[in-house]
Amino acid sequence: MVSRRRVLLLFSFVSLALILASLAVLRPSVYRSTLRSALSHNSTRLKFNSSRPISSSAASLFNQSSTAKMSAKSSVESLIAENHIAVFSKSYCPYCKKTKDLLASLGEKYAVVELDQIEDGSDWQAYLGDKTGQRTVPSVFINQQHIGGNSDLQAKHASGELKKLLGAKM
Ligand SMILES: N[C@@H](CCC(=O)N[C@@H](CS)C(=O)NCC(=O)O)C(=O)O
Repeated sequence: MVSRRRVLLLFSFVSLALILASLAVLRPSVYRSTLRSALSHNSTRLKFNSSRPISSSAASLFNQSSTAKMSAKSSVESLIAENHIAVFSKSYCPYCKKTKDLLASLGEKYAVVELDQIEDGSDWQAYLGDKTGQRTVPSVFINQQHIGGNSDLQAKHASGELKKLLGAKM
């Protein structure tokens, strides 16, 4: 009886000792690796470490902005696809006015979007910049071809090339 109790006691001690030993061995290594990664990715880890609300709201912000970009892309593309002439403009822009005046003086109908007057105009402009490499307005398309800005349009008018482009309705 006594010896069985001793064995049980010994077993408990050994188990306790094993648990304590594994805590002592494992914990520092967990801390060490956390510390290492915290040091190596300082700024990003700080964002993630400041927990879920930030990362989930960042994710939803990302989704919103990528949705806005997708819809800007499809709006820009359909305006270009559906119109012989498409002008992306800003209402206060003097170069845009020159472009619109020239097209009107040639008796041309054109589709125009004033990017400063629509809600997601900056997304449209960003998409146009990515698509064409031109980040300014006006941005002019004829027959789905990017012509450029006002100076490009005026140059094509002066050279006679614009008439050819306008004649070739697709
Ligand atoms: N050389 C260009 C000049 C165009 C330009 O400077 N546009 C200004 C507005 S008047 C612009 O886009 N600024 C930047 C912006 O509005 O984001 C052209 O002939 O089209």
